[in-house]
Amino acid sequence: MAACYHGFDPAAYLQYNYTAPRADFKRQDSIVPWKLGCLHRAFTEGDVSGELLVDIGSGPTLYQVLSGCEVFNRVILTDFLEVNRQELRRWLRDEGDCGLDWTPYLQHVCKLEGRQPSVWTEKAARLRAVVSDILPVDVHHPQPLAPGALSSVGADCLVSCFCLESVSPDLAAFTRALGHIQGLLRPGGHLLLIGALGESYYFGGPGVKIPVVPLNEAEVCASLKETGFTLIRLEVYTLPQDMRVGVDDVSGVFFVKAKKE
Ligand SMILES: Nc1ncnc2c1ncn2[C@@H]1O[C@@H](CSCCNC[C@@H]2Cc3ccc([N+](=O)[O-])cc3CN2)[C@@H](O)[C@H]1O
Repeated sequence: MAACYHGFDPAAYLQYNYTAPRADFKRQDSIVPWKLGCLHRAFTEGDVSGELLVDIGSGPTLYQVLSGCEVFNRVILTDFLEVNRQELRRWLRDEGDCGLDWTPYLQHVCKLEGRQPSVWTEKAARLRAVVSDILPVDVHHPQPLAPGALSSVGADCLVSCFCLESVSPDLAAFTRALGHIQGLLRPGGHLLLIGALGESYYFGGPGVKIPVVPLNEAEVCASLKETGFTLIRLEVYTLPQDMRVGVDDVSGVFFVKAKKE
């Protein structure tokens, strides 16, 4: 699978998935507002707490930690590819020339929090303040992060979006990878997992077709149970026709909130 990612193009990937129509903040049925709503509820309903949030397979995106950065004082971003880690560093160092303008995302999450969208600069500053590391990760390794990256206690919360199914050749590999990241979490810690349903491929750049293991809800729930998670909530988004834009064959998106037993 690693070879599939040689041509991954962060800028193209961001354009494919994180601009309209998939990221249209004026549309109730757009995918990104749905994802941000799921994450906001999950992080703020009172049971998620602690010091350290780790994002597994961040890719070149930041949306997945825009709510969590208000709850945790330390956030670690991770990805397999240096090109993605560079993209994240560029935004976090405010160096400009980023693949995407995250302002609408920051404004939308401020609105979800009952704040004026104009304070998005405060949220940006908060995120830049709490992200302590951007680390390499390999979910196929029993220890996905380098030794010593986390304390022996583990993370208080994990978030992972569209990663595991996109790097696993089959369901067994997906389940093993889920077990590997489960080991990064302290007992009682939470997992917030977003992923694709029914997806067999996606384009990670022009002509860069990457295989994905197609999942259904039952398989996701079975893998969570098999790897020592208790499911708290599963939400599913079914893509309207005009969200199927030719960059993948995804039919739905799942959101899982689960707890390590
Ligand atoms: N061994 C590894 N361990 C960890 N991460 C690894 C490994 N190998 C590659 N990676 C890392 O994993 C990758 C994460 S990006 C994966 C993209 N997933 C599919 C794509 C995403 C997407 C987005 C939005 C919507 N939607 O409907 O709005 C649908 C879809 C469905 N298509 C990439 O960052 C790579 O760098």
